[in-house]
Amino acid sequence: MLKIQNLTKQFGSLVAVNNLNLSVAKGETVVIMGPSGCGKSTTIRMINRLIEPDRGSVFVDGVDITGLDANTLRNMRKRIGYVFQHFNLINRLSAIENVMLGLVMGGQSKEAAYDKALAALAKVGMEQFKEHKPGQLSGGQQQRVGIARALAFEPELMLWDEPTASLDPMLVREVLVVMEELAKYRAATMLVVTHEIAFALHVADRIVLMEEGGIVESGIPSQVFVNPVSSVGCQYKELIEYQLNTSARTLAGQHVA
Ligand SMILES: Nc1ncnc2c1ncn2[C@@H]1O[C@H](COP(=O)(O)OP(=O)(O)OP(=O)(O)O)[C@@H](O)[C@H]1O
Repeated sequence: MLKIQNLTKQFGSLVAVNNLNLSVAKGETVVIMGPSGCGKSTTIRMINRLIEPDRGSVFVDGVDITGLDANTLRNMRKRIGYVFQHFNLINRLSAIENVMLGLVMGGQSKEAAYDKALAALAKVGMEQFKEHKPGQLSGGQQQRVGIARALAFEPELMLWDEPTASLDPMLVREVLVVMEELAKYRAATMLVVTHEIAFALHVADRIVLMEEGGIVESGIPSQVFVNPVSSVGCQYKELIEYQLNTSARTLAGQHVA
């Protein structure tokens, strides 16, 4: 479904992404993790050319999107859903109007767009809030509208760029539950950048660890987090062990020094 070859991006003298290669099979959920600044967002943004790569190719279903003209790219982007960290909803529009907007701009009738938008809002449990403006919704609800906006196009590939990073911790779960459902039913091929370790452990088919613009490790969660081979993988393993130990000690009623 997705094949990235030798993808490279430099900002001035900083090489943000360096000769990156990655393949994602149809229906697979791949989670990209790594320390802040290692190039995760730059990678995911190059996949639909929100950032233009300096070098390399991005094949979506065999078509190299780096070579496409603006019109063909626009059509290809309809097959790629993108969920941002910041929801980017339009405040003066209702939830359903936000979801409909891209469909109508893409040439669909208002009636068809309304039906698709309503179905997409239902998938994320937000149909009863369809007339609410973003300002009347919690962050988690706004992000679910953002997910519905991507789902309305029935994308074959969904890119998630830290979708829970702007959310209050209490609201993260509701978004992760929606993502987990989508992954479970293999509704789309999913490439997810996130710092949510529990989600990665539980939902990812494969975890890709990045450091300094490159992939340092890739494998199923139990392999990467239990028997890591990279220093980044070892750091995640230690973090998971620390969290488990701290939780266990706290539950056992011991004071955590
Ligand atoms: N437009 C830009 N101009 C200059 N430098 C940039 C730009 N975008 C990203 N960078 C730099 O490129 C590197 C990779 O950034 P990127 O956002 O891809 O990292 P990340 O792994 O997603 O980090 P985080 O987890 O903190 O979001 C960082 O050093 C960042 O400062």
